[in-house]
Amino acid sequence: MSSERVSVELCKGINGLDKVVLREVRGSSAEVYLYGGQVTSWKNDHGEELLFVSNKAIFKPPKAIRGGIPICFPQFASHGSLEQHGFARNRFWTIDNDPPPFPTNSSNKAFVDLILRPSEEDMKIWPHSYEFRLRVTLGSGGDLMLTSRIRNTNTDGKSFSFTFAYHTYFSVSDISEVRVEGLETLDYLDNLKEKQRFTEQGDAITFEFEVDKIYLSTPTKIAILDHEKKRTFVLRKDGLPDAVVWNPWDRKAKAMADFGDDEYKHMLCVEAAAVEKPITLKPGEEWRGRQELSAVPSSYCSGQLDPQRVLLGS
Ligand SMILES: O=P(O)(O)OC[C@H]1O[C@H](O)[C@H](O)[C@@H](O)[C@@H]1O
Repeated sequence: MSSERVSVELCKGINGLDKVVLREVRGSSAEVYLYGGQVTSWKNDHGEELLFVSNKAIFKPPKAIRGGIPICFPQFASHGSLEQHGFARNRFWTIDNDPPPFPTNSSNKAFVDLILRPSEEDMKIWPHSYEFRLRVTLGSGGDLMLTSRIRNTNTDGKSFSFTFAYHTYFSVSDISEVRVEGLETLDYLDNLKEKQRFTEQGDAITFEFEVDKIYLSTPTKIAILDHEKKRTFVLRKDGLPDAVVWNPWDRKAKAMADFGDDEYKHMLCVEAAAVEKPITLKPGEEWRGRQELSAVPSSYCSGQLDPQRVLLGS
């Protein structure tokens, strides 16, 4: 699993939990816990952490790890009868040493393949047989790619439906200095207003209070601009039409046992998701959902170089 250019190492993380460390030759890295199949760290080639993980995160089942990139499956949030965000985020995944071939070329990249299959206990709460394969890849420029392949392996002829999200917690310098581009003028469901549907007005999205919105039919590219850090995260996605934006702000932060009171200032969740229209798979069918993250200097895509935006004074 390793070459002279990149490395992939299985080792022990917090509380002795297994984790896989991916390292790219220029120095960027990522960590994936088998618990939850969860990315908990993504560092650039200067060693700077790009994802947020709470100082109070509990690395212990059955609680999901607060931060990184939890996988919400087979249910996003409370959109169904299962526990919040489904169960994939608090199950132990295993390393898949012999995954079916991928169309994308991962040679010279650090990657790991994980797999989740239902246990007998899981079948009692969600009576479906499936194979969930997750590939986490660190690209040569330090980009982080997650590809999920979910296959219906039911032998009783039954289809199943699910909702899904890559619940990414981005690390930001100061939430009041952050804006999100790519979601303007879109429709969204507001989780803070009984999931009612509204249309986003105006320019890029900024943050002054609690936000919990599911943007619908979003573009494949979303940018998160951190002015203070002069850093822009670019999120590219495929197979995931929706995008959830969440910041708990002060009141909800205080109510969460595994989240510091002031930590809401330093994180923002932007989540590539399929929520409004659940994915349905017949036996033998497979779904793919992909998310690619990169972190670039802000001037690169902040919009400042876009003459239209300069004219509008934004
Ligand atoms: O506390 P958790 O179960 O991890 O959920 C954290 C958050 O996840 C999503 O972003 C939802 O839209 C929020 O409503 C929820 O509060």
